[in-house]
Amino acid sequence: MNEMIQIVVAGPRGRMGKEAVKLVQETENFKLAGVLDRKNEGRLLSEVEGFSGVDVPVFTDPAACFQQTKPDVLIDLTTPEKGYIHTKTALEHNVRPVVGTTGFTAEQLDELKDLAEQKGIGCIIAPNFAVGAILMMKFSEMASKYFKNVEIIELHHDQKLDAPSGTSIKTAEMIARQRKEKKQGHENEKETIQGARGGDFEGMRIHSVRLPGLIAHQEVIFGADGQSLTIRHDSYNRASFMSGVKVSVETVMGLDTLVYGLESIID
Ligand SMILES: NC(=O)C1=CN([C@@H]2O[C@H](COP(=O)(O)OP(=O)(O)OC[C@H]3O[C@@H](n4cnc5c(N)ncnc54)[C@H](O)[C@@H]3O)[C@@H](O)[C@H]2O)C=CC1
Ligand SMILES: O=C(O)C1=N[C@H](C(=O)O)C[C@H](O)C1
Repeated sequence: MNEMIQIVVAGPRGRMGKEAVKLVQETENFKLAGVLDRKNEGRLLSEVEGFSGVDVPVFTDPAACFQQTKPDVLIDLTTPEKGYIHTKTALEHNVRPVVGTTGFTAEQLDELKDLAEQKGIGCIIAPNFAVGAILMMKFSEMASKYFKNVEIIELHHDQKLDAPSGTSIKTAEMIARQRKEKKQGHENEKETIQGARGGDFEGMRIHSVRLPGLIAHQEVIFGADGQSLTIRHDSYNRASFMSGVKVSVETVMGLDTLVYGLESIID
């Protein structure tokens, strides 16, 4: 029989956190040890609306949570600011983080990578857990060997805190592995409205759309003389991310370093 993996979910009342609690509850060898919430300290999650029967303690302080519940894995689905603190505190307590939270800076990612290495424990930070989105990034990296002009349009619901999305940054980073820095558009182009050409990543432009009704969508548009290639992925619900969360929890148990992005894991 497989060993039980004890898990803490941070952000259980959020759009993604709710799905993660459900995933843990429904997976045979996963066990919910506790949750990290912004409020409800000292209560049981079952006392919170929408979680009847989920009798695990709620904590607001990550150190206290990890000391008392001694989990194997933290799943973090919170905010850029808190997610970073939770991840760092988890590593300090030898808890393996699986982080979906986006919006960390490059410096924070480097610091967490160093800490994971120093502690010799696994950590997965995945800007996108949906298998289709990972394929979109991989296909984009492949296409960029042949197409050097590319613009990324990411579209999300209007409650999203970070822009551009973690997925679009990761996509641009993967494309940049195959493409020398190149300023796109006319050399004399001028924005008459600031931001019209989007964010600049090594000359690639990233455009962020925020609208109610959307969930998570991205188009990577490559252009060349007389042709274009569009690679698009759509998540229509948050359940689309959960198979990636499950694989990440299982995989992180066998890692001794930080992995950023699931592209190497799904190989
Ligand atoms: N990697 C992936 O595949 C995906 C990542 N995300 C990312 O996951 C994060 C959460 O997204 P959503 O669920 O849509 O946001 P949300 O706003 O619905 O949920 C965030 C939750 O974090 C909680 N929170 C805030 N401060 C906290 C604290 N100090 N301790 C514990 N919980 C705290 C809030 O109460 C809220 O319930 C975002 O960074 C988003 O970009 C979202 C979808 C997919
Ligand atoms: O906030 C979201 O919703 C999402 N965030 C992630 C990102 O920033 O890329 C992943 C997915 O796009 C949904």
